[in-house]
Amino acid sequence: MIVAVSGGGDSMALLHLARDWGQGAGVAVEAVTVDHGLRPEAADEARMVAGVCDGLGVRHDTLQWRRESGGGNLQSAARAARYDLIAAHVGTRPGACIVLLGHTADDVAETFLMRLARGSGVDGLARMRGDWTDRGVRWLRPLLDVRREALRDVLRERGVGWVEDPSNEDERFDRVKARGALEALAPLGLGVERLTTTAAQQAVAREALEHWAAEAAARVARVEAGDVVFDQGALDALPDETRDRLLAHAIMWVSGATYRPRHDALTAVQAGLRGGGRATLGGCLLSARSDQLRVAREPGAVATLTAPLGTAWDGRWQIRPPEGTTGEGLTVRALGEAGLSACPDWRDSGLPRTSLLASPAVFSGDTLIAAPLAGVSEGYSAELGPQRGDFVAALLSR
Ligand SMILES: Nc1ncnc2c1ncn2[C@@H]1O[C@H](COP(=O)(O)OP(=O)(O)OP(=O)(O)O)[C@@H](O)[C@H]1O
Repeated sequence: MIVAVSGGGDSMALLHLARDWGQGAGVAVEAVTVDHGLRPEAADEARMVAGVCDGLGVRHDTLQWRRESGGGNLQSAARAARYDLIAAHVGTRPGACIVLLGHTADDVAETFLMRLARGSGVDGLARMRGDWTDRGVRWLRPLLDVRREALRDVLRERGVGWVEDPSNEDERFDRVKARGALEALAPLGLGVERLTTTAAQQAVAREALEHWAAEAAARVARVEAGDVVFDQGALDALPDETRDRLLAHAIMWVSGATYRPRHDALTAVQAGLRGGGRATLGGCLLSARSDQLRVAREPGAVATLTAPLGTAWDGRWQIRPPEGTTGEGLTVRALGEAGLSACPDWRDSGLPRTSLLASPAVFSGDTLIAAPLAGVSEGYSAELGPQRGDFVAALLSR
């Protein structure tokens, strides 16, 4: 069992509590800190955690993050990298498969208020998960019912210090504003306990909605060459919530996006597609006919994606070369217009032209070698890898 320790009060307390529990239960407890290299003090903080672990007789590792690209949101890139680094580290530690995170009841309540301010529905208001599996690791948040201050008390009693993140006082951050708002709402009886109860109820509601959506998906959707194809009549007959959930899930499942498309964008696209036509959303091309709605990868979104044969293309396609060959030096790209013109029998596939344009194909330089979905297989096969999981099963967040 490995505790993810940032050096803040929550995870430092978790470290001590887990160590005590591990000693009693005979379970080896280790700790890990990610140094994101974003603040000059980060290295010192990691050393501080290492020193505390040393005193406790707990093995500690510091993992270094090197940012590869400069684009996007820095905080979410750092967070995703933290989960990646920790998961990869767990893989190197014999016997370890569980990571503990120090999120508290205060985090749940603050997140609830922040999401409320953004107009979130059931999913966004639901309490964060306490136990889930991702990247081959089981992640646990055992402190979701514990108050931050109670954890500080544990540390004070033991005479242990912790790092106070300076951003915790910075009013520009929504989390700090939410903390202030919670204090102001206390006279109304709207405190951390009440909000965590409501958030827990939303999590139960979300689970039920996911369950019914998965059941509906098995009836109204099928996967065809990586596209999700809905029976339009059956989709329209579903309650709005289930229909939107299925459509949003299809878009995320096909594109690999981690964020759900915005509700108003989803509504606008559906209104625009009534009666037929095409629209793009979230890296997907949605095409409607009277009897079906197809969610496919948008050709433009994958036009410049390249992967060496043998690695996943577009985060989900696995291309296998013919028996006895390695396919070395070959690359996988989207078939595209030029590639498709070299596939005379593509119509026999029964797939729309646009889906084939975005389908994986094997190239040697600019020469098309194989387009398994467009009728030029040459012994190559294209299969969906395990990355996204089964379309229906992936609807369930647990
Ligand atoms: N640099 C780090 N190294 C190791 N663990 C960390 C680090 N930062 C955060 N954690 C772990 O994540 C928990 C939550 O930290 P924090 O609230 O700062 O993260 P977040 O990014 O807001 O949350 P989330 O993990 O939900 O994205 C901490 O209690 C700790 O267990």
